[in-house]
Amino acid sequence: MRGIEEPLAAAGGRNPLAEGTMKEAATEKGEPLAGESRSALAAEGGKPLAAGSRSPLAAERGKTLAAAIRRGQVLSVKVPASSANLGPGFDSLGVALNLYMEVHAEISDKWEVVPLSDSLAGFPVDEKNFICQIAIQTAELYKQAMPSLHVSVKSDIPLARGLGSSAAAIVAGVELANEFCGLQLTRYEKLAVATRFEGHPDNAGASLFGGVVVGSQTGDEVDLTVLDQVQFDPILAVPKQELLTETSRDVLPTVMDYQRSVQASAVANQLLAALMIKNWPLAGKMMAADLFHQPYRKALVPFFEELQEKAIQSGAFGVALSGAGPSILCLAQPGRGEEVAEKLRQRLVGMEIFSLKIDQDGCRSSII
Ligand SMILES: Nc1ncnc2c1ncn2[C@@H]1O[C@H](COP(=O)(O)OP(=O)(O)O)[C@@H](O)[C@H]1O
Ligand SMILES: N[C@@H](CCOP(=O)(O)O)C(=O)O
Repeated sequence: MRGIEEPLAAAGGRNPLAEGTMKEAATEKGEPLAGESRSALAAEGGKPLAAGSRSPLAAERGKTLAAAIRRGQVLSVKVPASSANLGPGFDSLGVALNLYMEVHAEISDKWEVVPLSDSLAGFPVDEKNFICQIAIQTAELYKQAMPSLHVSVKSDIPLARGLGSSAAAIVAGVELANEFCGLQLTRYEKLAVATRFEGHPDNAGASLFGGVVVGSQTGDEVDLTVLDQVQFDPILAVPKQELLTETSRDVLPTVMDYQRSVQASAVANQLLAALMIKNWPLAGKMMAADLFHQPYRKALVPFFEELQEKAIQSGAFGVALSGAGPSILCLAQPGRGEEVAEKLRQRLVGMEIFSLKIDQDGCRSSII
């Protein structure tokens, strides 16, 4: 997570204001962004494409909220957790998981946050709360005033464990601003804003769109592809101790040798290709061959190699740090996740093992 006090302009991502007024942003709704094929979109009639970028039209289908939410109406926002990187896809690959953060919010005379999960008990209960700050700053970005809200939050997502809790909170905050200020942002616009706060599009992309995603930032642009054809069963080994993403990014090098970068990129490409053609052994090999971050972060996660061995013995085809760690993501062939998780539970002590599914829908909101 990027510090929220940092100016947004300093971060990467597509600048929503640079593109024009709020009105223009709203009329752009449903338009493919740079890098996506308009002709493919037309040919598919707005359906999600089998391979390649998901059409914004399809992504937005089902949205029922028209304008800003009124006093007395309660907005419900449900955001999935995510696991980033999948090994070599550093700051780019992500997968949405069926663990959720749920926010209910309505207009109130003052900001008030009610934590409904024990893990959230220590956070500010007023507008200083991270989710509220994101909502306020998103509204400011679009030159709108965010109304004060009564917000209740519950979450199954372990905090600071590499499961994208900060990205889920950011996505929820952006959604609050979108709905209570009537911003009418497309999912791609929400991604650009969320990426500015988070600093990388992998977790936010997965939380917003669901599925397995490939995100990239090129200058001001944030592009995202949802890979519907990539399927696997994710198993997460979650230790008791926290590791802040910021701490885990501090151990990474600031520059990387050219040859090593070429190799690191090839490994990431090969992982995606292997996942797409279901070559599980090759996918597992590439997850372990990451050069971007795991070699530097292993020292922060001393149980990583032992767990890697036990997960493979238990039937997983691949193992990687989940996001910045310390949780470990183990991948099993579709349908084999529960069996692998059960074997891992017998072999490991002191860690919680979650047998999960890929969340295919991403963030959803409705008036309840
Ligand atoms: N629901 C939430 N409410 C307030 N702050 C949150 C919430 N979820 C996450 N955060 C903030 O994000 C931090 C964890 O972010 P980070 O270090 O990026 O780890 P991760 O995203 O892997 O869980 C928490 O310590 C907290 O400051
Ligand atoms: N690409 C980022 C992902 C951080 O994910 P998180 O779940 O640990 O916040 C990184 O590897 O730093």
